[in-house]
Amino acid sequence: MQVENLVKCYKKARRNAVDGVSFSVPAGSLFALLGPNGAGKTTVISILTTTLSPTAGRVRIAGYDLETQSPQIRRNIGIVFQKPSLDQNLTAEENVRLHAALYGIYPYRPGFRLMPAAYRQQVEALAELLGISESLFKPVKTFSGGMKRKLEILRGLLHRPAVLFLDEPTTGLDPESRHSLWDYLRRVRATGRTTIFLTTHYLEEVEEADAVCIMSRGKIVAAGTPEQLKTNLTQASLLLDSPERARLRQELQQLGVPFQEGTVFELPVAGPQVQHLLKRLETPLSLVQTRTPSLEEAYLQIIGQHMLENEEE
Ligand SMILES: Nc1ncnc2c1ncn2[C@@H]1O[C@H](COP(=O)(O)OP(=O)(O)OP(=O)(O)O)[C@@H](O)[C@H]1O
Repeated sequence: MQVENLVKCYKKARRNAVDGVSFSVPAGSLFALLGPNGAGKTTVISILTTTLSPTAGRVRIAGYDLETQSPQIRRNIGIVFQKPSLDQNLTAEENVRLHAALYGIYPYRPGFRLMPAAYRQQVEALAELLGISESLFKPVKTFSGGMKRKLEILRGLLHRPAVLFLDEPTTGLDPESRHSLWDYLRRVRATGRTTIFLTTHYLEEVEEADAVCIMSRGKIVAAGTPEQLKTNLTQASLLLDSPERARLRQELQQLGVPFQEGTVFELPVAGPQVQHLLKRLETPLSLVQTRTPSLEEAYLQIIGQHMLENEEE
């Protein structure tokens, strides 16, 4: 997927909701779009899934051009949006069957057993993959939030899309359901070589993404692997403490090592420098801990900086 200079200006809006966004997503990868409320994530995903037309820019998905080949793109993508769209009174399988018929994937038959073998096999395999086999013939209204989300993902995968779009797929799920949904998404990706494009507010979820783009006010303010974002934008540090704090403070000052003193001493020291420093310190220590910043800290730093710059403008 390639996105070049994407712009969206809503009618009567003062500024562009999406303001010149470019990125590319290699086939089979897990790509996460992050950003605070109103950053433009839903607008981007709506354009990529052909439900909203862009003001400007070029987009290619699964080899097709968005401007001239949107029907082909629609056939090659699966979408799971924030708002659930399942019929509560039907069983899980009936929901899937109706969807399959509606989108012309399989002809409709009034019973699972009457459906083509290919449909039955595919639904059973996907239900297995997503861990909802046992509930396939139960009414959706008896499902938990996590199971409903999995069913929507199953439905979105039925036509074997090249790209699966997930708009905040874990919002409203408890930590356990979120965790299990991620396990299943990983399996989906490994089994079908499906590209997964998702938006989320949960930073800890994207640590394993192949690439992350952070948006703020319609622009991409940082991009890279989670590792790159962390190392480029935040620094690992060393935490120290001592029963003799005054002595430690004095010793660090004498050695010329910068530090911040709070509940513990925090020093911008990492890697081989840690041992080097520890060897030189004579003050007895009660705490020695290295700290690697999380992606969440990197994110908050990036967003905070961007907001500040905008206020200055
Ligand atoms: N239909 C619309 N008409 C006018 N402005 C809109 C419309 N939809 C969104 N916007 C504006 O566009 C900007 C981006 O909104 P968008 O919903 O894409 O952000 P988001 O990153 O998805 O936010 P959230 O995390 O809250 O879902 C916001 O300033 C929003 O107010």
